[in-house]
Formats: sequence, C-alpha cells, structure tokens
Amino acid sequence: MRHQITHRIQHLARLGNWHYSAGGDHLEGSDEACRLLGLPAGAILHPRKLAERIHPQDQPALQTAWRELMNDKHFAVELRVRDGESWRWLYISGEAVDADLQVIGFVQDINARKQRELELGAQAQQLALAMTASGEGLWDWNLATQQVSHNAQWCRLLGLDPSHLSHATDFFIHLIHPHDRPAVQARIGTCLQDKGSYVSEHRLRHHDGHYVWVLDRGDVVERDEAGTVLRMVGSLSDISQRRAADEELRIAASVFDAQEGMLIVGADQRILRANRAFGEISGYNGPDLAGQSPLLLRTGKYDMDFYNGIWEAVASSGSWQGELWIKHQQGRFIPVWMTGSAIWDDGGTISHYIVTLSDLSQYKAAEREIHRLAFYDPLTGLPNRRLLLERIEHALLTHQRSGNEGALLFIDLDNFKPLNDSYGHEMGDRLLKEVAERLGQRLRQDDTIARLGGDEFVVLLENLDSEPAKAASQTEHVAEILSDLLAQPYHLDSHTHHCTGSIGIALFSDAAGRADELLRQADLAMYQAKTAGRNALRFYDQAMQTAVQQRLTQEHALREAIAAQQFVLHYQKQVDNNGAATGYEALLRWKHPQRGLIAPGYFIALAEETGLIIPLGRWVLEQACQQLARWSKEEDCAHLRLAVNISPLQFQQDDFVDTVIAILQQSGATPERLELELTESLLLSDIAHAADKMHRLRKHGVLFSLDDFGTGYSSLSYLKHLPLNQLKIDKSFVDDITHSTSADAIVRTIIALAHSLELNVIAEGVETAQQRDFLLANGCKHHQGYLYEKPAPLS
Ligand SMILES: Nc1nc2c(ncn2[C@@H]2O[C@H](COP(=O)(O)O[C@H]3[C@@H](O)[C@H](n4cnc5c(=O)[nH]c(N)nc54)O[C@@H]3COP(=O)(O)O)[C@@H](O)[C@H]2O)c(=O)[nH]1
Repeated sequence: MRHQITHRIQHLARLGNWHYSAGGDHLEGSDEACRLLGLPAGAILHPRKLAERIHPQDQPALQTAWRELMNDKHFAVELRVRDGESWRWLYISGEAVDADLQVIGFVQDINARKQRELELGAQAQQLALAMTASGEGLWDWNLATQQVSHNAQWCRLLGLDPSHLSHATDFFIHLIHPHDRPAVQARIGTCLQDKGSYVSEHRLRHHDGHYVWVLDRGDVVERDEAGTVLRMVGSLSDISQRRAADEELRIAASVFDAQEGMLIVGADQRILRANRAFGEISGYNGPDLAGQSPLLLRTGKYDMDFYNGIWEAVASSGSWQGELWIKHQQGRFIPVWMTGSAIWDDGGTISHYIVTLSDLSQYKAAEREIHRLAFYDPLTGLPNRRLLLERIEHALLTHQRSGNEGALLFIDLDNFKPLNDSYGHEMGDRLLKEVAERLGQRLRQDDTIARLGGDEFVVLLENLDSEPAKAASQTEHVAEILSDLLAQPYHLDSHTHHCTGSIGIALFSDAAGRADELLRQADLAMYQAKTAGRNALRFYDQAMQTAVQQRLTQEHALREAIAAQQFVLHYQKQVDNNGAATGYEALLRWKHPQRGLIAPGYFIALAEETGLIIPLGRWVLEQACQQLARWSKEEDCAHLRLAVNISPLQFQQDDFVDTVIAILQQSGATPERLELELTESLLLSDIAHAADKMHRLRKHGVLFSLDDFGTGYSSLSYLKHLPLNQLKIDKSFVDDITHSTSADAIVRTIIALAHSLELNVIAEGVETAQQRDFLLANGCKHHQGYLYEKPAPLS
C-alpha cells in the first residue's frame, strides 16, 4: 500500500528516484523513474545501456555529469532521453552516498518547460532574423542581471562600437534625452507592471553627441512563476527623418494657423485655401472663398490698375507688401497690412501665391487715440496748444499767400477760480465744457477754437478782410459776440454762475509770420484786458509790448535788489496840535547803486503784482518793530508810535496775523506802538476776513489807521465794525484846503465822522500853515507833512 502511494505521488510530480550500485554496476529506479527513462517498470539497467538512450547532442553533458560525480560526489544535468520516436527532456541529479559509489538520485520530467524555452528561443531567433532583415536595432534585456545586449544594427544606429559597449541597464537609460527620460521610464514601468509591451518615440544620444529620434518597441518574453518579468526584447528604428518631416508639417500648420490671415492662391489667381485668421479678419470662411478671386475683397477705393500692379510686382520681384483697405463680408472697410509672395515650381513657373494679411484696425484706433491725446484737450475735445500752433502756422502761410488778414483771440475766463475753489473741480470742468460749446456755436466751420489749459481758450479766425483796420473791426465784432455769449449765466445744477471773459486780440500782420509770437501778443493783450477791469477786449499794440518789456526788466531788477538788500526805511514825523511828535510813518526807499534813492511809487505796484511785496513787506515790518523796540528803551521816544504801510496782497496772506505777532515777539516791540496803515480798497475786497484779522491783531494791542481816507468807496457802514484807531485824511484833500470849497467840506466831514466814531483823525501832506490852521480850527489835531518834516533816515 505504501509503495502504491509513493508511486502515485511520484507519477503526479513526474519525479522518480533511482539508485546505482557500483559494485553490481547496475541502475535501479522507481516505477516513475523507469517510465521517465523509457524503461519497463522494475527494470534493472546497466548505465551504458542508459547512455545509449541519451540524445547524441547531450552525450557531452552526460560525461560532464559523470566526471562531476567522480570528483564532487554530486551531479545534475538536463538532457534528452529517447521517448519512443521522440525525445523527452529530463533533469537528472545524483549523489554518491558511500565510498563504494553507491549513488542515489532523482529524475524529473522537464520536457514541458524545455519545450516552451525552445519555442521562445526559436521565436526570439525568428524575430531577430526578421529585425536584422528590416534593418532595425535589437535589444535583449535580462532584468535579473540588469544586462542588455544588442545587435550590430542597434550599435550602428547610435554610432557605438559593440566591442566597447557597456551592457549595464543604467548605461542605456542615460542615453535617453533628459527631457524624454521620465516618460520613457514611466512607459517601461507600466509595461513591466502589467501591459507586457510598450512603444515609445524618444531621443537617444548618438556617440557624436547629437540626438537621434527612435521608435522603441519592447515586449516581455519571460517571467518567473510569480509573474515577475525576467526578460524583455525589443527593437529600435531611426525615425529622425519622419520626425523632421512631422516637425516641418507642424510648423507649416502652425504658421497657417497663425494670427495673420493667410490665403493660398493658385497660379490662376483663384483662392485655394484660407486660414481661420483670414476668416476672422474678412468675415468669409474657407469654403466661401475657395475658387474665388482675391478681388472679392476690393473696396472701390482703388482702381484695377492698383490691383494689377500688385500682381505684377509679385510676379516680377517675388513679393509685394503694403497697407490697403479690404472690404469685410458685411461691407465695412478694414485697414490691413498685406504681403503677397510668389512660389515657383522646379521649372521656374509660379505655382502658387501666398497672401498674408494683418488687421490694422486696432493699430489705427490706437494711432487715432494717440493723435487725440497729443493734439486735443481731453476735457473739452478742443484742439490743444500743440495743434493750435500747427494751425496758426498753417494759417500764417495762407495769409502770406492770399493777403487775407487773420486774428487770434486769447480768452481768459474771469471768476473761474472762485467757482473751482468753492464748488470743486467737477463743477469747474462742467463750466469749461459749457464755454467750449458756446464758443463752438457761434464760430464758422473753418475757425479753430482751442483750449490751452485751465480757463484759457483761443479762437483762430482766418480769411478776414485784407485791410487790417477792417479785419480788426470784423474781429472786434466776433469778440463782442463771444463776450456776450460767455457772460450769459451758467446753470450748473442748482447753482447759477456768472462768468465773463477777458479777450486779447492780435492780428496776423503784427506777428511777423511767427505762430508763437502771435500767441504771445494775444496773451499780452488779454493781460491788458484783465488789468483794465475784466470782461474787456484789448488789441495788441507795440506800446503794450514795450510796456511789458519794461515791466519785465523792472521785475528782474527788483528781485535782484531784494536779494542784494538795497532797501532802507525813511521815517516821517507825525505831530499833535502843539507840534510835538506823537509818532512816525515808516516809508520804504530803494537805495539803487546807480540811480540813488527810488521812491516807493516806482516799485510798490510792481512788487504787489509780482508777489515780491511779501518778502519786502515782511522786511519793513521787521525793521519797524526793531526800531520800536529800540525806542522803548529810550525815555524820550518810548511813547512814539510807528505807522507801517500794509499792501493788500500782504494783508491777504493766510499767515499775516501770525507773521505780525511773530515779528513783534522776536523784536520785543510793544504792540500798542505799532500802527498798521490799511487802505479802504484792501478792506472792502473781503470785509469779513479783513475784520477777523484786524480783531485778532487788535487783541494783541496792534493799532489800525485807515489810509487815504475819502478816496475810496462811499459806503461807510463798515467803519463801525472794524477795530480802527484812526482815519487818515488823504493828501489830495489837504492839498486843496482853502482852494476848493468842496475839499474843505470833505475834510470837515471826515473829521466829524472820525469824531462821531470816536476815532483819532490825522491829515497827511500838510505843507502850509493855512492847511495846518484850517485843520486845527476844524478839530484835526494830528498832522503829517513837509511843513513839519520830510521823510528821512533817523538820526
Ligand atoms: N506797502 C507799502 N507801501 C509803502 C511803503 N512805503 C511807502 N509806501 C507807499 O508808497 C506811497 C508813496 O510813499 P512815499 O513816496 O514815501 O510818499 C509818502 C510821503 O513821502 C508823502 N508825503 C508826506 N507828506 C508830504 C507832503 O507834505 N508833501 C508831499 N508831496 N508828499 C508828502 O506821502 C506818502 C505817504 O503816504 P501815506 O502812506 O498815504 O501816508 C505811499 O502812499 C505809501 O502807501 C511800505 O513800506 N509798504
């Protein structure tokens, strides 16, 4: 029973055991061993007989096995044993178990495995043969040993010398282009995991350094029982040419698919193909265009000679390019940049034309926008200074040719700043737009209205009468119309604004053909209109020019004088009815190095206009306060007041009060001895602000005298509200005392008014004893004038 079980197991495993005894020189095997060796069960066999059953090709292996047994007491061999008409692959292994060469061993049927190996080997060989025939490189990768072998073609493909080739897997992996390597490794990984094959197009580094595009295919040909891949074989072919061709096609396709519109036109001047971009530009799609003439896109802007000229240029020189208009499928015109090129065949005949188009619409729009920004005022849309100057230049040339006069009107809005300051820039902008519209309504088509910036507008009138006097009259007429227009109320939301314009006019014939000169003259005339009281017209004339020139020279000199500290103060005594000094008035003098002492009448107005009165007035105050401080230390002088003239601009400075207080403090002067002389006009321009400033200074003790009294405005109601100490009767009335009854009456009235307001009253310009007596007789006890003392430096 046990024997039967053993036999059954051996049969299932196709594995039998055997025993050899050297003494008997015979071989005995189990039933399965006998079956595998092709012997009847229980056969006892001489080893030589067994050797005869071995395949002749395996005899050497058998002998080797025998030698191993003799030497190592062990052997193992794979060989074929006759099995009827065929051969069976067996694995035989034996081991000597004692010195008498008792050998035991087993025999196993490996026929199925060997058959499979042989088949695979044959397949691989066939494949190799086929590949060699196809010129492909072959590789064989043993994953267990990480060795790769190749055929000669593989080496040739990469310029490698087979005799110096490394077979390590890493070597081959590093031949792959670094960019392609991760993808190739991923494909091989997937193949090893499950797919069993891969195909990859990638670059391998040739021995000379360049990269070769290859098509690499790999197949798993052997796995172990667990499914792990043991071996892969594959092929490699050079696809560089195909890749280059693909690349060219791709580039060609991308060029054809570019942003530029492209047409391929046949030699018969009929469209063959159009790309997508062309469709987008023209509105036509490809099929609509096929077979059509490119003249389908003509606009009518050009005649046929123009189009024929393009074909001829392309045919003769090979290309033409230029800007032209095409007609969109929907009828609108589009500016394009067109290039036409001819393609010749090998025989030198034109086979095709390539036409490319770029849409210039956006570029043109940008160009228009740049032009608009460069030449037009963004707020009103009117021409700006640059365009105005161009137009003036052009108009001056026309004037020189035709003799017709022209004129430039420089308009500056009055009262614009207060609107801007009080209601904000948005309101100011609305007014400026309204002004632009009003001016545009009344002017002719060929007249130019420009905005120079701020509230300055310029009107250019052309084609006036050739006679300058008549032209001036025509211009004046237009200017009056414009002036009336501007003076109409402006309804800005709920606010109604009143605004006028000061207009300066210059005629072309005065400008010596120069645009900038004409503009300057009109500007100058406008300035005159402004100073004449606003809402006025002024024509430019040469005297005006001379005056301006002089003014500029004086301004320059005045600036230099301030910098060089060429000013001094003279002092004029003020006396009471006993002739005793109550104080002095500080009067400014310019000690000119060449011209000697210059009176303030020459430079105060200019200093006021140019703003130089601010530093100058400050200097006077500082000097006066330092003098007061010195007097305060002298017993005879400590009671004296010092009057200082304050100009309107100086008083209007926001920091005027602080400045005076600071100067008083720095100098150590007594505020109650400082008397500021203000004029009526200064106070009336903004009475509320003026009163506020005066009150603040009055609180510090500063005194105020109202200068030139009687020459200003008749409204006297304001006097009650101001912290005044004194009224000063203007010299013009004092001059006429005893000569003019009206002057006498005015002086008496002023004195009475001062008394009723409980103000001190002083008369200036007292030169004679009669004047003195009249003043004293009428209650004016304080006097100042040459009768007592002329202004002079303090001794
Ligand atoms: N803002 C400032 N204005 C100043 C300053 N200094 C002077 N001034 C103003 O200049 C005006 C002219 O001044 P001036 O030439 O000095 O003339 C003064 C006197 O010299 C002159 N005067 C006085 N008495 C007589 C006289 O009997 N006869 C005569 N012919 N002239 C006389 O009057 C001028 C004084 O004027 P007033 O100021 O109105 O008292 C002058 O009006 C000043 O306003 C300065 O520092 N800052």
